Formats: sequence, structure tokens, C-alpha cells
Amino acid sequence: MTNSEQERWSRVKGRLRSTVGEDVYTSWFARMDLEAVQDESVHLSVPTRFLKSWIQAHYAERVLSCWQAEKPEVHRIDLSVRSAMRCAPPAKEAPVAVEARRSDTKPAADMRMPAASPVGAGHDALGGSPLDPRLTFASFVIGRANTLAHAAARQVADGRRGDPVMFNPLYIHAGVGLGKTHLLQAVTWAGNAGGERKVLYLTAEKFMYGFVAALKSQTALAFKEALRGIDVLVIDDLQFLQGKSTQAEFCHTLNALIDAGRQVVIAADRPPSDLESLDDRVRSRLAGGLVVEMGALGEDLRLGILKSRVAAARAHHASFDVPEPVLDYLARSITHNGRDLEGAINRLLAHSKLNSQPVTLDMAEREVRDLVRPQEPKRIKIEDIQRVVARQYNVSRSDLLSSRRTANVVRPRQVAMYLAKTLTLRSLPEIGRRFGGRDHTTVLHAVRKIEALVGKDTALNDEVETLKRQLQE
Ligand SMILES: Nc1ncnc2c1ncn2[C@@H]1O[C@H](COP(=O)(O)OP(=O)(O)OP(=O)(O)O)[C@@H](O)[C@H]1O
Repeated sequence: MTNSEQERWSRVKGRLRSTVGEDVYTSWFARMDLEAVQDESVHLSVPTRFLKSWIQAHYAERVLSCWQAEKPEVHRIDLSVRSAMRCAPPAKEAPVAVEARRSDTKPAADMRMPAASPVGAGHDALGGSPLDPRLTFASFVIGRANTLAHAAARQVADGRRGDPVMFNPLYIHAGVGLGKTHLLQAVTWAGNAGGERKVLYLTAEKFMYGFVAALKSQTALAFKEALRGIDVLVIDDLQFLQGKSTQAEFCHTLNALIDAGRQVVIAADRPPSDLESLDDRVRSRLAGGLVVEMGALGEDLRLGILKSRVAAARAHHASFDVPEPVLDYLARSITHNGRDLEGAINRLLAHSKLNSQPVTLDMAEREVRDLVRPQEPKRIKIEDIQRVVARQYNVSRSDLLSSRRTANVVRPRQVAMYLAKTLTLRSLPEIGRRFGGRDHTTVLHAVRKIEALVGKDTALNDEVETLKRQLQE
């Protein structure tokens, strides 16, 4: 793919983001990749069938019009599902990329990372989602961003039947490609290894399909019983759980398992409080265990992941070698997520095998150019705003959320609401809800008040600018 196509794709994503809003964009489009642009059609891919059908049903027109705004001759968008396994992307100029990466086509085995076929981990009967044999604790690299999440996951995996459950549910959240699925599958592999406990790994999507299919075939009771008969339930990508009855079922399952002392492990791309489509009861149950965030991958961690990927590749391609300076370059420049790091190593492997050439810095720079992305603006959360404002004005966060109306609390609260409106995409009612259940008119009043004041009060204007800078750092 050429650089100009990549740049156009970034602009299309920017348009899409501003059309649908940050939240919708993150939920549905963050993992959409551009595969190819051919004449009038654009080929895009997403990782799951569910995402594909959802985008087609709800956003097809909008995706097309964002493309047309950048390239008017585009008349068609083809959306495909990338392989469920974490396969090497094909060499990027391959024109058949879309076809080659469909889940129903066979990967070109010898160009890929160590062979990996979906495995059911002994829980096929319960319809668990496929597991990738490479996603284990042994291949999980630990660093500052994930030490706590790793320790908690390890503790869950090493537990024995009848042991008291320490954190329930264990809820891990992180941005796209930061290792949630890896950690959850590692728990499943390790937990099932002893044969004593049944650990079931399900994506939220699979949970929905399983439940809907069971309802249709009138075996919902058996489905529920089967779920409640396991020792550890691991649910990935919870942000995709949709539908009232599925959520109600999920809530019952969660309660039943937790009450019976069984462990539940969950991953999502945001904290429980931000899962807005979920029922309040589910949210509070989720927040009641241990909630751990995995942060962005630091440079050391990125280097560790690259090294472990190279070592894994060398097990099958002994002559493959990536010199230290190239690894350092990749770790410094590919900053966004683990998936891009994996993609970079796969490309170097494919390139050096196909051309029988050693990996050099020059080659690496050319091959991974499109993975080196400019830093995206930080996504600011309402909790961060409340924390930073409370610290600045020397009040507590609960003061901001309380109904107190003393001057030393009212002004900081108004500033925080103003920042929430200007720095996030949350609606007025949502902001009101997050500030102790206030009405949207109260938020509107606060926003207008601060807007008017910063125009004439220089001291306040400086304070607000400092707060903005702190939040955007
Ligand atoms: N700490 C780590 N150690 C080793 N590999 C990692 C680590 N973190 C991420 N990766 C690798 O990065 C890739 C993406 O990770 P993973 O799929 O687990 O991300 P995710 O957080 O589940 O993303 P998504 O939100 O898209 O589901 C995988 O190949 C994974 O093995």
C-alpha cells in the first residue's frame, strides 16, 4: 500500500471519527484496517464476523460517504473478516490481500509465525471460543504497564478448586492491542492445564450467539446450566455485549457464578463505568471486584515483545535474524500496540524469506513505514478531569460529585463540567450523570458560565488552560 493511500485512509478515519463520535468510533472502527484500494472499490477488514455485520447494518453508508469525501470515484466498500487466528499479514503489496486474509482461506503456512490452529482447550462441548496456542504466560512479556494485571491473572490461573476466590470478578481493561486477549487466553490455557478445573474462554460475541442460538433451539436452560457448571468463566471484549435479554442473562450468570464462589475474569477496552450500554446493576457488579488497567506499552516492553516474537519465529525459520539496531528502531518507532509489533516482525520474516535477504535497517524502515503512526491525541476521561480539578482546587473528588453548594466547591465543579464538555465527546446528560446524577440543564449552566468567565477573567482563563495542558500531557 502506498504512503498516499495510507494518508488518505488516516483522513477517512478522521472523518469517520468526527461523524460518529469518539465512543462509537472506538467501539466499532478502531480495529478496522485498510486492505486495498482498487479502482472504484475499497477493501476493508475487521477482526470478527460480528463487527462486520454490525458495521454493514449500521454504518455502511457513512463509511462510504467518508471515503467519497476523500476520493469521489469510490463507489463500493468491501468488508471482510480477518483470520480469527493471529496470522502474519501477507507482504503488504500483495494485491490479493483481501482474499488471502479471509478466515475461510488457508494461510501460506511457511511464511507465518509458528503454526497455530484453533484449539478448544477441552471445553468444546460448552462452545468455548477458539484459543491461540501461542497466547500463553510463557510468551507474555511483563513490564510496568501490565505487572499488576499479569500478577492477578497468574493468581487466578494458579488457583485450585475450593480455594477462596480473591478478586471476583477480575476486570482488566486496556486500549486496542495492548495484550488483554493474550492475558485472558493465557489464564485459560494455564487454568485448564492441571485438568482439575474447567476454564471457559468466551468472547462476548460468542456468549451472545450461544445464548441466542440456545433460545432459538429451546435449549437455553441447558446453556445456562452448562455455563454455571464451570470453575472459571473468562469473557473477552465485553464492550460488544449488546441486547437487553443477553445482558440480563449475562448478569444472572455473573451473579450465579460469583455467588457460588466461582471465578469470573473479564476484559474490555474501557472501565466498567464507561460501558454505557450496560445496565447499572451489571456495571456495579463488575466494578465490585478488582479492576485493573493495562497501560500503553512502554519502549522496554515493546522491545521485549519484539524479541519474543523473533525467538518464536526462529523456532520455525532458524536462519531468520533481526539485528539489535533494527529491533531498537522498531521498538522506538512502532508505539501504538502489540499487533503492529507482531505485524512488523511478520513482514520482515516474509520479506527476508521471499527475497533470501538478511534483515537490515534500510529494509525495516521501508517495510514498516505505514506502521509508524503519528501520536494520536490522548483520550481524556471524565474521571481524569475530576481528579485533576480536585487536586488543583484542593477539594476532594466526592466534593465535586456531592450536592454541596459552598463557593469553594461550586466553582471547581463548574470548571470540571466545562472541561468535560469541551475535552470529551460526552453528552450533557451523561456528564450530569457522572457528576453525582445532576440534570443536563445544570451542566449547561456551568458550561455557559465558565465560557463567559474565561473571556474576561484572565486568572481563571490561565487556570483552565493549565488544567487542559495537564490533561492533554
Ligand atoms: N505483554 C505482552 N507480551 C507479549 N505479547 C503481547 C503483549 N501485549 C500484547 N502482545 C501481543 O500484541 C498483540 C495484540 O494483543 P491482544 O490481541 O492480546 O490485544 P487486545 O488488548 O486483546 O486487543 P483488542 O482490544 O483489539 O482485542 C498480540 O499478538 C499479543 O500477543
